[in-house]
Amino acid sequence: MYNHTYKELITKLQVSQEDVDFFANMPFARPYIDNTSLYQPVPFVSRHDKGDLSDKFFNKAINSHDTIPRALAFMQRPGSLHSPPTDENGIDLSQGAENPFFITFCQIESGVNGYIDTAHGGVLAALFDETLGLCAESYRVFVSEEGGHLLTASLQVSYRSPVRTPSAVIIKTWMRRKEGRKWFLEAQLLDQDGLLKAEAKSLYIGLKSAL
Ligand SMILES: CCCCCCCCCCCC(=O)SCCNC(=O)CCNC(=O)[C@H](O)C(C)(C)COP(=O)(O)OP(=O)(O)OC[C@H]1O[C@@H](n2cnc3c(N)ncnc32)[C@H](O)[C@@H]1OP(=O)(O)O
Repeated sequence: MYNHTYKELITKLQVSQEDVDFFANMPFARPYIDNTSLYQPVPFVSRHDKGDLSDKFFNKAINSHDTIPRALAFMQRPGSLHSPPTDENGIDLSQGAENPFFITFCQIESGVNGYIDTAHGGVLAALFDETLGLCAESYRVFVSEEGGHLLTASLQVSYRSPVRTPSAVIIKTWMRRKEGRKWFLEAQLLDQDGLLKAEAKSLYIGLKSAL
């Protein structure tokens, strides 16, 4: 699967200052980059080359000047919300589109087009799968502190409006609920003006044993 754990990677890898500076110039991203923000930048681990054959789609195929040249991820700072309401599995029920646990900004260029000046829906689905997966992994490692690996069992995407290229988008992801090995998450993708472009629901399943 991977030669490293998610915790090792997110601790060791660096957030690109160039990516921070790039999005800091955009009004819709600036509140999250502000030092007083409830969010902290974290490495988008799948964008990094780990010297093996993992994550090639995200760190190579769609990591170029004409595909997705910039991506910047944020996680809620631990303890940023005191005693949030939780369900019987300890899942923070205050999470949602207004309070997402994990956020990603992406600059999307014409190299991912389907129709003219429009991002291909499959690329958006891949972005949802990856960012929802990172949200689940981050929640697993930093909040619920469980071991194991999560795999996508299902992903349902609703496309609400075309995503134009080039453009910058925000993908908000959050935990909805957890039932044993089943992790249910949700996401929204919005443009710089806050218009909803696509939504997703996903199910990740914790493996019984490592691959
Ligand atoms: C280090 C850096 C990392 C950081 C990187 C993190 C980001 C990664 C994001 C990308 C991840 C991917 O794309 S992964 C690649 C795409 N996905 C895959 O290749 C997965 C292929 N599928 C599988 O391997 C398998 O089906 C699994 C592991 C998902 C589930 O198999 P299993 O473990 O045997 O589980 P199983 O007993 O069948 O089912 C357990 C429970 O889940 C339910 N269930 C199973 N599948 C489904 C389903 N599709 N839709 C609804 N429900 C389902 C069952 O009904 C059951 O419910 P109940 O009876 O218990 O109620």
